[in-house]
Amino acid sequence: MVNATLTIKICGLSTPETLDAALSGGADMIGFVFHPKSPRFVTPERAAELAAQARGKAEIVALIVDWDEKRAADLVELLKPDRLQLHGSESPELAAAIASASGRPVMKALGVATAADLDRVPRYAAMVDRILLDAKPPKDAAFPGGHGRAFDWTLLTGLDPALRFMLSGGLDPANVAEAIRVARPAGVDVSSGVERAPGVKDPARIAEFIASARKAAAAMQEGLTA
Ligand SMILES: O=C(O)c1ccccc1N[C@@H]1O[C@H](COP(=O)(O)O)[C@@H](O)[C@H]1O
Repeated sequence: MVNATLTIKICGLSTPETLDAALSGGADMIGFVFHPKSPRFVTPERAAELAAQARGKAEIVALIVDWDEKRAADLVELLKPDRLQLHGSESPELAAAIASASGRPVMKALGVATAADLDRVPRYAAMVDRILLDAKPPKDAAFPGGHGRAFDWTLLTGLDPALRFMLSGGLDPANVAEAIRVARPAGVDVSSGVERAPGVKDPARIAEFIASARKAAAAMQEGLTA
């Protein structure tokens, strides 16, 4: 399910129509948000209904914020996601404990604003399956991601190529190609950039985002092999 060249995740889906747009566009991962303050929040029961549409076609990712192992394991029992995305201030040890208790690989999101924010990447990378590098939320934000803010992608150019990180934060159909060219991520993740209003996904923008990202990844691949 996960593309060898570039993994594309569409996050914050909450309707069958927009989930279908992500799946038919060829998304590798689809995300459900379980943070109640987010405009993309879905209940575990609603997510389980939607997940039936995606199972076997794309990885199902459950996005949680500062949950403990027990709560994460309970969600996994109900939803049976393929992966958990931890988007709070979970320590490397808690992230590893959640992976172990839930039996699911963990993608840990880390906020980036300056080069110093990358110092903690190796500690997390040693404990989880994937790292997601995202913009930091605004200071007074009610929820810690999904604000459509980008950060300086050139900060990532010195990262170990073996890290195979995912990139998010303010990506959209118009800038994703440039983000891929500059940061060379193994995957991209988008929420606000494929919406017409907070929490309202736009099927056409989802299709456009996936097509732009695939085209940019193919061009990069061609450049590497030419
Ligand atoms: O999307 C949300 O509402 C959300 C809520 C709480 C934590 C993370 C959230 N989304 C994640 O944030 C990044 C960036 O999103 P955007 O494209 O800038 O809107 C992405 O990884 C989402 O999965």
